Amino acid sequence: MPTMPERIPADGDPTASIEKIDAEMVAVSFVDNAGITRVKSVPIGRLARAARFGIGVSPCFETFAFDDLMTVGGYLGGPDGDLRLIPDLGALTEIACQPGWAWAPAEKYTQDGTRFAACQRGFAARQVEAARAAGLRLSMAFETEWALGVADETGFVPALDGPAYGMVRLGRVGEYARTLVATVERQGMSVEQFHPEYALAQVELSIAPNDPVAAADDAVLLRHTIRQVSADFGWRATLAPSIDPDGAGSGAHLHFSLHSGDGPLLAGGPGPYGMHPTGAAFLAGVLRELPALVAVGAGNPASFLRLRPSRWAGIWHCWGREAREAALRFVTGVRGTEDWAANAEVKCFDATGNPYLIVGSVIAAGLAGVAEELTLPAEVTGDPATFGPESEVTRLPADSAEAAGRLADSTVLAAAMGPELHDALLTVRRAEAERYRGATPRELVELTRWRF
Ligand SMILES: NC(=O)CC[C@H](N)C(=O)O
Repeated sequence: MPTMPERIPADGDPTASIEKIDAEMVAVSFVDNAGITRVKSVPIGRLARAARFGIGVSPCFETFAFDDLMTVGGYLGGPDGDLRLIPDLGALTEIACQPGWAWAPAEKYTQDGTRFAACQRGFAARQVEAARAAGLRLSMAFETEWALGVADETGFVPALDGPAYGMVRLGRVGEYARTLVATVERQGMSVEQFHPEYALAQVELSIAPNDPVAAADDAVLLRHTIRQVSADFGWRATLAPSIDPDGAGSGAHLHFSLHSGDGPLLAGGPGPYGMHPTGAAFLAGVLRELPALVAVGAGNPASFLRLRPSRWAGIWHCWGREAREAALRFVTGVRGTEDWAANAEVKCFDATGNPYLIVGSVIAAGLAGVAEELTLPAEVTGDPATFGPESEVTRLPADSAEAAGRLADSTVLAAAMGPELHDALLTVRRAEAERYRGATPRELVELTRWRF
C-alpha cells in the first residue's frame, strides 16, 4: 500500500481518484489518542483543495481525553497553533450506509507542509516501513464486538436476548446481519464471519486481514458502518468495553501474521508450532511489551471493567496455543492450512484504543524482539485464574494509572513513538486515570457507552 509522503505534495493531480467517487460530502477522519474518531467534512468540490492544502484542525486534540475535556502535555495541547488534515485519497471510499457521503482517513501535517511528528496514522506507517526495512511484512485484522440496544432513561435496553452463540439470537438479527455484511462488502472490506456472541446483546464480525495501516482504516470505517446500519434498524450500537460490569465485555482483538520475502514466519519453521526463529522473536517482543501495550489499546478507565479474569479478555501476561485467557494467543492453521493460516492474536485490546497506535505499537514491540533476538518463554494454557498461589503467571495492569505507568517505562514504545506522541498519549491516559479514579463501574459504563 502506498504511504503518504513526508511533505504535502505540491504537484500531482488528486482529482483522478476523486472523479470515481459518487458523493456530495466527504468525511475526513482521524483517531485521537483517547481512541475517539474525530472528523471534519468538505463538499466533494473542495476535496482536491483539501488534499493539496489540508483542512485546519487544532493541535489541542492531541491531548483531548475521551470525555472531550482538554489537558495540556509536555509538548502538545493548549489553544494555539494549527495542523492540516490531509485526506489519503488512496483510501477514499463511498459510505454505502450514508447516502451522498464518502470517507477518507487523514494524516496530519504542519502548516509548513511537513509531516506532524505525533500523527497517529503516520506513526503506524513508520512502523510498517521499519518492518519492511528489516525484510518483514505484516498482515493484520481487528475483530469487532459490539452490543445492540436502545437508549432510554434507564440507559440501555438490550435489543436481543437468547443464549450465547445461540440460533435464537441470530434469528433476532438475521436481516440486520445480512444488510450489515452487504454494506461492509460494498465498502471494499471482505467479511469472514458474523456471529451472536457471549455478552449481553453482543454480536461479532470479523473481516479479512490487510496491510496494518489499512487494517486500522478498516476498523474506523467498519465501526462507523456498524453504528449507521444499527440506527437504520432502530437500534444503537456500542463498542464500549463494558455495558454490564457483572459480565463479559467487548474486545477488539488484533490478529497478525508475519512474513519475510521467503514466506510465513509463524508456520513451517523449526520452532514451537512451526514458528521460525524470527517469528518467535517477534512474538517475544510483543509479549514483553504487553503491560505497556495495555495503555495503548485498552487504557481507558472503563477498559478495566472488561479486563477481568475468566472472561476471555486476555488479562494474563503469557502466551499459549489457542489459549483464550492468555493475552497473546497463538492460532495454528487447521489441517491443510498450516502453511499459511498461522497467526497471533493480542486479546487484551478494546475499541477505546486508537487502532493506528495499536498496529504501530505492536509492530514496534515485535521488531525490538527481532532486533534483540528474544526467545519465547514456555507457553501457558488453561485459566491462570485457577492456578493457585504457586503460579508465576502475572496479571497485566489492572487499572488505567498502572497501565500508564508501564507505558511511561517502555523505552521501546517511547523510542518508536517519539517524545511528542509518547508524551501526548501518556498525558491523556494519566488525565483520564486521575479524573475517574473514584468512579463507580456504573458511572464508567455511562460515560463510555455512546462514545465508542
Ligand atoms: N469469543 C471471545 O473471544 C470473546 C472475547 C471477549 N468478549 C472479550 O472481551 O474480549
